[in-house]
Amino acid sequence: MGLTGGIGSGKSAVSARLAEHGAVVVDADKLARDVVAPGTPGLAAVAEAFGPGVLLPDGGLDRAALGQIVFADPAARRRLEGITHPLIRDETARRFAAPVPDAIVVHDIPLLVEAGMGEGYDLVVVVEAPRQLRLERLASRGLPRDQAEARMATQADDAARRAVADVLLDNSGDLTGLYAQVDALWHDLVARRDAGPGTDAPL
Ligand SMILES: CC(C)(COP(=O)(O)OP(=O)(O)OC[C@H]1O[C@@H](n2cnc3c(N)ncnc32)[C@H](O)[C@@H]1O)[C@@H](O)C(=O)NCCC(=O)NCCS
Ligand SMILES: Nc1ncnc2c1ncn2[C@@H]1O[C@H](COP(=O)(O)OP(=O)(O)OP(=O)(O)O)[C@@H](O)[C@H]1O
Repeated sequence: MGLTGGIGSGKSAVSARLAEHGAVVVDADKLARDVVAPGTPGLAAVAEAFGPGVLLPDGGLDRAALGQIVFADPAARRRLEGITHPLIRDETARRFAAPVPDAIVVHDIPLLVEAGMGEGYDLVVVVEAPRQLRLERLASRGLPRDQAEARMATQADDAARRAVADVLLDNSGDLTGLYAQVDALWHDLVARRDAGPGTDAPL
């Protein structure tokens, strides 16, 4: 299953709840961090492309500095994605090559729609919340409004995400309301799995 949504929509909250139920979560944001961890070829390639200004004194990646650059400059963002996306794809394939019997695997991918990956999943789940609420939630997570808006401007809009969605989760209320929808989704995912391959169990 593919899970996506705009920045601050609540993907992490949804995938954490699904993981509590027993889903195997493949988190693209986490993989994106792992491929540029200290000592990796990914970090070396990013430093080569963007210069020493994107490194912290300890040699690790200065994510805030790199974020300021790439979300203000589409060419720089494409250059970064040109380095990280193939590494993320390879790392996903390496870690999740062996299928786990009966596992329900959730691919949490912020850029699923932007990358045209909607066709690659048996089911696409999109989590949505109003823009203003997302900005407020991101601010309380420490991401300034102007930076959150800059990221939103580079991402697909709600209409484009809805166009590929099989299931929409509404995160305009509290977490209890979100979890109730996720729990119902989990129930359906289990039913689909238990119906076996080839059967298109209704959701
Ligand atoms: C620019 C970086 C260093 C900023 O790091 P930071 O810790 O501030 O943000 P983090 O990685 O936690 O991402 C938070 C959110 O930003 C948004 N975002 C991240 N990268 C992108 C991007 N290339 N395009 C649009 N939105 C993005 C997503 O909604 C994501 O969930 C980092 O986002 C990055 O390396 N991005 C390139 C890799 C990538 O495309 N990741 C997205 C998942 S594949
Ligand atoms: N229903 C909710 N009520 C209150 N706060 C929420 C709710 N859903 C999510 N949040 C908070 O809003 C912030 C954004 O949510 P979350 O991190 O799950 O979004 P995300 O889609 O994973 O964002 P990103 O694109 O940055 O990875 C988090 O701090 C989260 O705790």
